[in-house]
Amino acid sequence: MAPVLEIHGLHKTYRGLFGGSRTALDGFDMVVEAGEVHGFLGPNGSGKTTTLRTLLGLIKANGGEMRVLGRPVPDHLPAVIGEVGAIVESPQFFGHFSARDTLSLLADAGNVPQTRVDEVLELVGLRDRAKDKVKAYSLGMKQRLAVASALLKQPRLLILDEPANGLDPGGIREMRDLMRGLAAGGMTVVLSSHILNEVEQICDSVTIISRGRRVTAGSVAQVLAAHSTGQVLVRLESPADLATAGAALTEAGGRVTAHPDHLLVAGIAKPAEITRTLAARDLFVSELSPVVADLESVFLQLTGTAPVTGQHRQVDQSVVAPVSEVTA
Ligand SMILES: Nc1ncnc2c1ncn2[C@@H]1O[C@H](COP(=O)(O)OP(=O)(O)OP(=O)(O)O)[C@@H](O)[C@H]1O
Repeated sequence: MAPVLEIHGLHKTYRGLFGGSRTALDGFDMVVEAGEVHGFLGPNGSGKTTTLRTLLGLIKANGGEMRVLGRPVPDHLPAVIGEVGAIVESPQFFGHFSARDTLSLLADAGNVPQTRVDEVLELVGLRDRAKDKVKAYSLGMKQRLAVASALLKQPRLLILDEPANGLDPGGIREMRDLMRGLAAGGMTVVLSSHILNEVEQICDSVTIISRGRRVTAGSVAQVLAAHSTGQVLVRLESPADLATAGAALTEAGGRVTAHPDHLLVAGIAKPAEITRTLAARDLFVSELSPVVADLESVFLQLTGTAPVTGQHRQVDQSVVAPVSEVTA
């Protein structure tokens, strides 16, 4: 099956009013397969919103190719836009309309049956507040209404810029369940987010962008595996023996980093070899576990945005060159 979304070599330069220019996308690539929840991640100003706005025909690219549901866009956007639901910028609603009035109006405008209004209100958890005026809504409730409006036409592709923005922890979990449920029903979901542990739980695959270029992409498992250090964490029954254990493991070919209550060991392929080496010296292991990379550490490493003590990182100080590709 053809990918639901394909972007190749996308370029976008904003021209300033006074002659300057800023390159927001510098040959950006992205591929999203059908039925996935795909995380679109990048530091502030890296080009996520520019990509999504370009895709939806809101701004014009300077170069590159894009396909949505197999059709080249923006040329064929009118043919596919009916199957795409998107919230890219905070949508503005009439404050004195209720959520139901708002959705009802949008349903009429989009030839969507009115029965769908109650379905989406239920889905996003606004059923019991559907008659309240939007101006009395919290940020999270407005966000839910925005998602409801994007779901009205039962899109095949749902694009959400920061869907968890303003949601409370319960709301974030509900949004996660909603996304997973939608994907299980065959919808493809692309979401940009800065909440990386959330992305790790919710997404099948990710693209990370930095300074307008893709720095990695692939399934979450592939991206994490590609950046795992292969280290094993070792704790001993007697922490006083850590120095002796470190020396023994170094002698056995390991690269050992000592910490006050544990060792990190790389370069020894089989964990059983660590146990054997130590047991031969009457040193007994109380914990032996692989050090697994998380999405946050991979993101910070690939985008060069990990905080440095004593420095105030500026928004454009992320990495420039692509660092790695897990999949094309
Ligand atoms: N209308 C515009 N005119 C000039 N420059 C712009 C415009 N919109 C965005 N930019 C610049 O393009 C770059 C990419 O911005 P973009 O909004 O796509 O980033 P982002 O990844 O969505 O950031 P964030 O995570 O902060 O939302 C930034 O340097 C930004 O200043």
